[in-house]
Amino acid sequence: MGIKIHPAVDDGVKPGDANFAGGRLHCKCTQNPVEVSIKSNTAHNHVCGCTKCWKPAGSLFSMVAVVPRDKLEVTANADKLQVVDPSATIQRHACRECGVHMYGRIENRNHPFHGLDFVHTELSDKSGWSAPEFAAFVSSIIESGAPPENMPAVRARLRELGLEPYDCLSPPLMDAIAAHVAKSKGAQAA
Ligand SMILES: N[C@@H](CCC(=O)N[C@@H](CSCO)C(=O)NCC(=O)O)C(=O)O
Ligand SMILES: [Zn+2]
Ligand SMILES: [Zn+2]
Repeated sequence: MGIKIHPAVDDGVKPGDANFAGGRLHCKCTQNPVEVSIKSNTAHNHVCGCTKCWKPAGSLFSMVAVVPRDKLEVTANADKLQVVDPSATIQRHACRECGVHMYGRIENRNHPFHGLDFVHTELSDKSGWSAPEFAAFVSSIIESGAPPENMPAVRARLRELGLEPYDCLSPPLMDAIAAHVAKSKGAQAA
């Protein structure tokens, strides 16, 4: 059997819709699901191999994107949400019954990505959300138990899907983070 990356990409990456304007996400509870409403499309969608992002059962990677935090609202059953790890940079608000992460928020105002919330658009029954563009934190799947000797095959499959593998974020996002750090230190570009 081939390598399963994530159910949303295993049959090929589907293009997003440039005119898509948002939708609702639901957790997996059959009764009283948590609902998050988003009034924009997502950006920087990617598959992520880190141990912290929520992955569907049996999936090697999560799929995660960002939206402006002022475009996201919890519209049902907010009382079921709890922060998974209050010490993490990204405060992931998860349903305490089914465990699904509904959104991740950065409260540190000095963080380069402050103002953006992290979401998993597979929790929506609509199509048109932005498509994943790359694979982040690929080596981190080993921390969740993936055999190191399978990594060449995992990276080959990601490339076949058009998801260039990186062991951190993509170069443009890493550059944006570094530029933010340089600015905050008062460093000048040469
Ligand atoms: N090897 C670690 C890496 C965890 C990590 O740094 N994850 C990134 C990306 S998450 C979305 O792309 C991150 O920014 N984390 C901040 C946070 O989780 O609060 C591991 O696998 O755990
Ligand atoms: Zn739930
Ligand atoms: Zn992650």
